[in-house]
Amino acid sequence: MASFSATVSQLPNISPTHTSLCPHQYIFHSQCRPFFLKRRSHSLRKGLILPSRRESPSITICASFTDVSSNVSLEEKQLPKGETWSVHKFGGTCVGTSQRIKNVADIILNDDSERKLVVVSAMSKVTDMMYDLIYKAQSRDESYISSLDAVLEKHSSTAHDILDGDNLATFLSQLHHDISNLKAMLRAIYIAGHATESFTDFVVGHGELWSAQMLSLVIRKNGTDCKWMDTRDVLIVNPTSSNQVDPDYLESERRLEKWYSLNPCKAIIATGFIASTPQNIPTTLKRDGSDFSAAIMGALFRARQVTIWTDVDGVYSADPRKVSEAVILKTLSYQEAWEMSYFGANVLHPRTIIPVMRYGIPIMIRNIFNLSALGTKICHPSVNDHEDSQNLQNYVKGFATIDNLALVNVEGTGMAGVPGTASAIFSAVKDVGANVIMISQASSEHSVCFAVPEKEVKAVAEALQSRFRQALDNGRLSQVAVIPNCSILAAVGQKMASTPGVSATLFNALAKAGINVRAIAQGCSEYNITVVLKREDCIKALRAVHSRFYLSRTTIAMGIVGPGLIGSTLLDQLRDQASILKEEFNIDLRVMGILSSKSMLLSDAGIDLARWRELRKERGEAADMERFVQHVHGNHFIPNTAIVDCTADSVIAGHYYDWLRKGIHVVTPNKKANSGPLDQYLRLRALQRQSYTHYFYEATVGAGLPIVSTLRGLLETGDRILQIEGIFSGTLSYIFNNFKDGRAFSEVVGEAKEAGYTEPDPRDDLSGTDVARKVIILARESGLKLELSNIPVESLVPEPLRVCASAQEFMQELPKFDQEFAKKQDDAENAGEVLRYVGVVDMTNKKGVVELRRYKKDHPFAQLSGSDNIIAFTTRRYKNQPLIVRGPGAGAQVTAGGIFCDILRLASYLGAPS
Ligand SMILES: NC(=O)C1=CN([C@@H]2O[C@H](COP(=O)(O)OP(=O)(O)OC[C@H]3O[C@@H](n4cnc5c(N)ncnc54)[C@H](OP(=O)(O)O)[C@@H]3O)[C@@H](O)[C@H]2O)C=CC1
Ligand SMILES: N[C@@H](CC=O)C(=O)O
Ligand code: NA
Repeated sequence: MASFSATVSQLPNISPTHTSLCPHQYIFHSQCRPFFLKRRSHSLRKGLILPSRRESPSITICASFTDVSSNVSLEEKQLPKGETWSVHKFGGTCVGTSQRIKNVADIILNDDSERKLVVVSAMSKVTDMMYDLIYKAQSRDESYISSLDAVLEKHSSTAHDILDGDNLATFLSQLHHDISNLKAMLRAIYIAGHATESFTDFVVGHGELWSAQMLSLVIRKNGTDCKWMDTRDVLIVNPTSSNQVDPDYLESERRLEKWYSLNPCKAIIATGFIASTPQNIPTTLKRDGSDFSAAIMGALFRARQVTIWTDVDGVYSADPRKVSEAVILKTLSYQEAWEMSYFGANVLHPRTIIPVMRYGIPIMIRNIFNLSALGTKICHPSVNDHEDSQNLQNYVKGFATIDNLALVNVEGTGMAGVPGTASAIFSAVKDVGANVIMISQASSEHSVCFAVPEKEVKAVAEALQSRFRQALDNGRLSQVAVIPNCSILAAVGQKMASTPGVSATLFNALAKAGINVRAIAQGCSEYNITVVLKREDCIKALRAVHSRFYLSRTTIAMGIVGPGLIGSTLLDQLRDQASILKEEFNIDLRVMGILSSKSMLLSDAGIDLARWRELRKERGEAADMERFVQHVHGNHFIPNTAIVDCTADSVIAGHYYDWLRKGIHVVTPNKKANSGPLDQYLRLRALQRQSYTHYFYEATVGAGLPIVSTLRGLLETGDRILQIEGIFSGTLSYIFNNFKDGRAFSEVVGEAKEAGYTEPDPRDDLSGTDVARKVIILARESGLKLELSNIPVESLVPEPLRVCASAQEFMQELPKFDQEFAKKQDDAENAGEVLRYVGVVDMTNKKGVVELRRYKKDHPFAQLSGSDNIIAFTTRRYKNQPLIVRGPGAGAQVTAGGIFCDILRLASYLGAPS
């Protein structure tokens, strides 16, 4: 290894007199670039190989360990470009400790590309430490000295861990040399009480210089032909007005070729973040500068690929802190990546994409802490992407949000057709230095609305009020309104372009989650659709749209009211099916609360259904309907809420209207709402029809049998119902199917109750009220406007037992009437007939009836067994032979199964795959 040094000049004595006279001049002319470069070009002319400017200018130019091979052929010295190069970039956390630097070295050594260029940041926290040195020195805070010692210690101890022998000695000598120069520079700043921008950039860039040197020494130790590069010698950038820089590719390429001719090698470890101006003044690439360095280097080398190593598995479809089901995207187009970045996704700074996009160089985002994760590839969209273009997620790649925004709405009739209005608005905004994040104007031109960061909106509003004072005073403009507390939600996807239905799906999902959209913007490129929402709705909206586009599960927050026979069977069915629903059907049903008449159990993340009974006992609290609803629905992290009413209570049914109005979906086997007062029923159905909120009640008729859905299907497809006749009561079906062979009526009723067929009070079955309710439900569904009282009902409850105080008392008294029932049964039997309790909806005569009838033993109604219901639909299409639905129409399992079906139907309406 060759090394040399040449003392050029000594650091001049710094005195307050010097600096107070002209500190700025002092810094540049006595210490910095021009002086240094002059010497360098002089040396170059003499054919000396110069070190990079890792060393402090003006003191000692000291070549480091950079090897100068005298036997390198001319061909080798020419910069090979293209596929042979792969570029890697490792951020501060990747090189944050000695072990991590070794891991980085392993990754580089395992990359079998012919040539590699590696861009490294400073060790984590070092850049902040360096800025702190400057801050302290210019604040005349002596502790900059001890802080600088800490910087020295951090690098020195890391070097001791990973280097040894000559490598360690070389690095340490360079480090101490740099530190002593920095000490002198900081002293100058301390005295001047000021640091210029370029001086600051020069100081902070040392973190990258040291990490690049250490890494290159570790790699060289493993026998790889490796050089380190101070990118300030190569990367030339022009500052722009907006605190950004534009690379000068031509000049950088020229310098790169020169650098390579002097440093031919297979692996280059380059400093990230730092560069020079065309005047050779040190500068930085600003925020996320190292990513940008890697992208520019990738472009200069026309590399095969640029890999950005970070601490996440790739680019997520949405912020995983907000959407736990967010997925890693395998690919993103360049345009999608920059749209996602703009809208706050932690992808890459948009400017990082531009250099590589020009040459179609793919960028890989990989996790250094999880090498098994394949990461995200950002590239031109491939032809293969069209293969599975059927899936919605191929149209919308991801969602991003920006919070803390305010909308400004400039409105007035005097704007339409007046050229220059928009220009005047936005020049006023520019004058206060506010950043416009999104603009929307409808073609009526009566208003322009735009989003700005909340912290800038006051100044913007004042500027507009003042700029348009006259127009506001004379009414040409009606208002400059500020809508605070807004967020932006953006859907990003290149293939949304020209694909009908994507925006419809997006807005549909938002509507279903009850989210109000305040403003919309979509450019002609169609790469993103931006909506402005209330900030408090943002996460809920993000989850709703994310799940709608199949990126994650359809999650429904559920509240179960009435954990009685049916409710508890439903909870057990949900428990048993939960994991299959999640894994196979992407549906996540979370029971957030269970409410009975006296107690309730609430959970923030979802009740563990394996233990819901114990948990109710252990953690149950006093029932409070308002708190229950607020808890289940107030969860802004779950976009959809459903309340399942498993009571038979009309008070609970009275809440449906309010729940639906709040955007809470309702599922129920409770017949009270649909068979209650007609005006309330009509009001409820009207609300449900005009909203995006669903109300499902299949289990109210025939339990799990498809009765309501069959009727709807007939009606919606244009059939006309003539008559619906059937045995609608599982209880009464069971009773009359088994009330034979001399058995007592009361005994069979007891069996029906035991089997779970009856209503909580069996008198509701025997009185015919339950059947009458079902008849009313079907009659109303078919379009008849009937009240329950319009249905003549033959009650089977013996007159004296109608006043019994409880169901229990009724059951005790019933045997007294067994004889009476036995007689009716014998009469029918003697006539070769059976007794059947039926309900009829007569559409021709617009009426309904519920009564005990006798049927011949060969009639289909006589063929039933168990709790079978049988319902015959006679319609215009099914006139000669009615459409018959038959099967068990009562019982805990089939009823809970019917409710469960409705819940899944709801999930499918909300976007789950169907
Ligand atoms: N059995 C069947 O085959 C079929 C039943 N259905 C319907 O299913 C529903 C439930 O029936 P089932 O399970 O047998 O009835 P249960 O009596 O077994 O259960 C009713 C539940 O509702 C709760 N409840 C009652 N009032 C309130 C209230 N105001 N607030 C909160 N909770 C309340 C009760 O709580 P608590 O115990 O604390 O009072 C109980 O947990 C009924 O509407 C029924 O018509 C529909 C089709 C078939
Ligand atoms: N008690 C009812 C249950 C279903 O609604 C019946 O017996 O049919
Ligand atoms: Na049903």
